[in-house]
Amino acid sequence: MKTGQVSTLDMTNFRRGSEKERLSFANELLKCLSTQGFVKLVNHGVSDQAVEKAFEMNGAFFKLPKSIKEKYKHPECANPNRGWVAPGQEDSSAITDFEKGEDKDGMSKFDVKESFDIGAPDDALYDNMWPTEDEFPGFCSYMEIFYNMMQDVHLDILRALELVLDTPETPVKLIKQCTPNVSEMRLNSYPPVKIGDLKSGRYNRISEHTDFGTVTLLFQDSVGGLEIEDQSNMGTYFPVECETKSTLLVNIGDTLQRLTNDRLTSVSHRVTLPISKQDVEHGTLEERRSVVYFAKVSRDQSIAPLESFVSEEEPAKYPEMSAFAWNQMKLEKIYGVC
Ligand SMILES: O=C(O)CCC(=O)C(=O)O
Ligand SMILES: [Fe+2]
Repeated sequence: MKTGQVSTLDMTNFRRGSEKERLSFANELLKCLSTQGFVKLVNHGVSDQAVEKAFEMNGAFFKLPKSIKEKYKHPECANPNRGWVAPGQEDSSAITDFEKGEDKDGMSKFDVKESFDIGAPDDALYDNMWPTEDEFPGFCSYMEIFYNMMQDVHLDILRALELVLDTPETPVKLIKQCTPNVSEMRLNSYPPVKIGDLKSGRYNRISEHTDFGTVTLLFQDSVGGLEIEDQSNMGTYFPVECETKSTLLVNIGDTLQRLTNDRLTSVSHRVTLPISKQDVEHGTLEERRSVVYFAKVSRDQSIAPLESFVSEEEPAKYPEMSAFAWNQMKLEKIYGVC
């Protein structure tokens, strides 16, 4: 397997720097995202303690008795995309290469993963499904705070992108398109799994897929197994590990690919056997956790390519479509239609 690299950028200069420093960060960010589709950020504004607490909440939620988790179960179809997703309930292999026009019906893999999906605290369409305070004290209040911290990072990333993508004639109004906020946050827990099962090809922690939104912000623990598609050698994947739990991994989602008419492209990724275990035949792989923020454009906004990315030489590659319709299409592939 080829081992590629994802660059790390320090956000201090964007958050506190001069105009010149902000511009320099924004240019670097655009360069990394255009070439690799992924970048690691440090000093992004979410403290180590805040991230640690989100991981603690993740651990405690999935340890709740099944009878409690069942009360807040994600429906067996796309909407509302909220609550506890049981192992195997989501079929991420159904969207492998979906954005490249491929349809994988009938080739499902079992995702050895459980998740908990959370929407905006003030979302007008769907309510969150929080366990009661008796069942899990402090969970709802902390996760709402954490959700807002993640949105602040999302907005900073959009501010940086606007700074380098805007022209006076054709401003890129990404932040406006993301208001009101309908981003979704997800706690992922990958239970211990037999190494042989992962090697058999019938099971995965999460199959190859691209995310649907603008960007995805991801914190992962140190177990490993996350791999991304090498943009200079498509079809091959390389592992991405983070130096610390609070290093933030950012990747482009389908929506930004569409809005920028492929100036930025969403990159396929998966979670599988960590590279350190590739030569091991037997035994069990330890559990793994991640905390993910899927930043999204508001539901009624168009995700057709923006004016500034369309020209005679570069005609629009994607049709008119609302952010809601795109999101819905992918969710229905994963969960089924109600
Ligand atoms: O757990 C991870 O590291 C990746 C999760 C992921 O790709 C997703 O939930 O979309
Ligand atoms: Fe993903």
